[in-house]
Amino acid sequence: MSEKTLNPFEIAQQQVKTACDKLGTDPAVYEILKNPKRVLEVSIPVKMDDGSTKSFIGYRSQHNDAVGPFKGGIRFHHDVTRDEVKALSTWMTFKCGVVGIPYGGGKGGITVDPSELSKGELERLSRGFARAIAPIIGERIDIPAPDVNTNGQIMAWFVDEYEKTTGRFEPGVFTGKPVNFYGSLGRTEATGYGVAIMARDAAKRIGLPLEGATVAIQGFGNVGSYAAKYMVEMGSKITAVSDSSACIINEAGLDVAALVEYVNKNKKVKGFPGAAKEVDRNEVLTMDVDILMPCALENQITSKNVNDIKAKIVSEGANGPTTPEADKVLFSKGIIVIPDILANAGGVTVSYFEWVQNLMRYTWSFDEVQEKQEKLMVKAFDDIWALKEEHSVDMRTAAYMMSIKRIADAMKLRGWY
Ligand SMILES: NC(=O)C1=CN([C@@H]2O[C@H](COP(=O)(O)OP(=O)(O)OC[C@H]3O[C@@H](n4cnc5c(N)ncnc54)[C@H](OP(=O)(O)O)[C@@H]3O)[C@@H](O)[C@H]2O)C=CC1
Ligand SMILES: O=C(O)CCC(=O)C(=O)O
Repeated sequence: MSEKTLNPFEIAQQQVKTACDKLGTDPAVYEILKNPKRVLEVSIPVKMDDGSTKSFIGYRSQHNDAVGPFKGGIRFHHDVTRDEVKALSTWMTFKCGVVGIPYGGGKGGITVDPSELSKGELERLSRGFARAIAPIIGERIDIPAPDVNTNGQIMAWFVDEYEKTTGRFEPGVFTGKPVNFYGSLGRTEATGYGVAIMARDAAKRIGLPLEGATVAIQGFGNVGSYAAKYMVEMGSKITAVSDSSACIINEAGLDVAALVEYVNKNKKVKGFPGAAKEVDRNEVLTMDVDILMPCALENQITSKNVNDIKAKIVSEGANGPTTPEADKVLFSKGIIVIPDILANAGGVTVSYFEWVQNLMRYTWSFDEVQEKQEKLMVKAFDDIWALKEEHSVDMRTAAYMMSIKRIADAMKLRGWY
């Protein structure tokens, strides 16, 4: 595949194929895993505030459910495509396999720029999407969650609309809900926390002290902002942060709490008074830092900029931020890439805990949740590190190898091949 297309679904297929070949799996395994089991495309008509009706296209892709119900977020973004959602659902299957939670992969999205909608329009769109996908989801079938530009409020609307549509009380059908509406303590922080602790463990392996280590973060939404918070708690300095407006820099370390407050109010990092300098948003990736955390979108580290990456560790908060061509270069330069399916698995891990709490009608404390998350992720990190050493492969290939084995075993036992 040429990097020219940068089609995330072709990239996901290539990653799965590489690991299947390395493991020497039965050809049936790749044959089953190369495509999602089902993709639903829906058109959602929404009454706009000006009285007109506009319809939006949405998708839910269900990749594989050999291990358990489909699981994965819903993205609201103007660049959402069918292939992007298919790729994201594929990555979810392997992510759940990496941390060993009893789910398969799913993902959804709507092609929309939510910043152009009023609150009422956003609610009507969210409810319309929940009605449209209701026939194929369920607490024990497919459990969506938040992703880019979706949040706890949207999950609450989804649950309410789903319950009205089906006539069933079923709060566990979505995760990432507000804590006072069947959500779990620790879910909001979970993905960023995981990205940070995976960077911590990689730093330990290569003898990089976290105290004073410099960090650049692309994307300052849910994942990027919590990754920043936890890196600061571990003694590191966040010297560069970007979003779609700009990249802000302060070599002495940005004040993360003040930046969070600023972004909550102004919706962007541009203009943050605590920055010493502002540059083009893409420069964040090539900063001279110890640790780089891409926490925005796919296809950010490519053959075009990979030779300029200076970080020693890349902890992938985003899904699919590195292309396979760039991966090869990073590996040859000895840069440790903690792959998305491990680094950002904290989100789905705590979604799993939320779902378990919903099914039990019981709640755990914040510390209990974080402790359980850390235990699962650290074990996955250690197992993948050992596999990477044994097979002399990068961490991504090792993570896929470990995960594919689990999924292939379940498919075999089910008699799918
Ligand atoms: N939320 C979760 O639990 C999980 C999320 N992920 C992945 O993490 C990534 C981020 O998700 P999340 O934090 O939830 O999403 P949010 O919507 O909360 O934040 C996305 C951030 O990315 C920024 N961004 C968008 N485009 C660019 C760009 N071209 N350059 C720099 N920054 C950009 C946005 O800036 P702006 O607002 O200016 O557009 C925003 O700061 C996604 O890849 C998602 O799939 C993975 C696992 C779980
Ligand atoms: O919390 C979840 O279920 C899924 C989160 C997600 O979409 C992801 O990990 O990419």
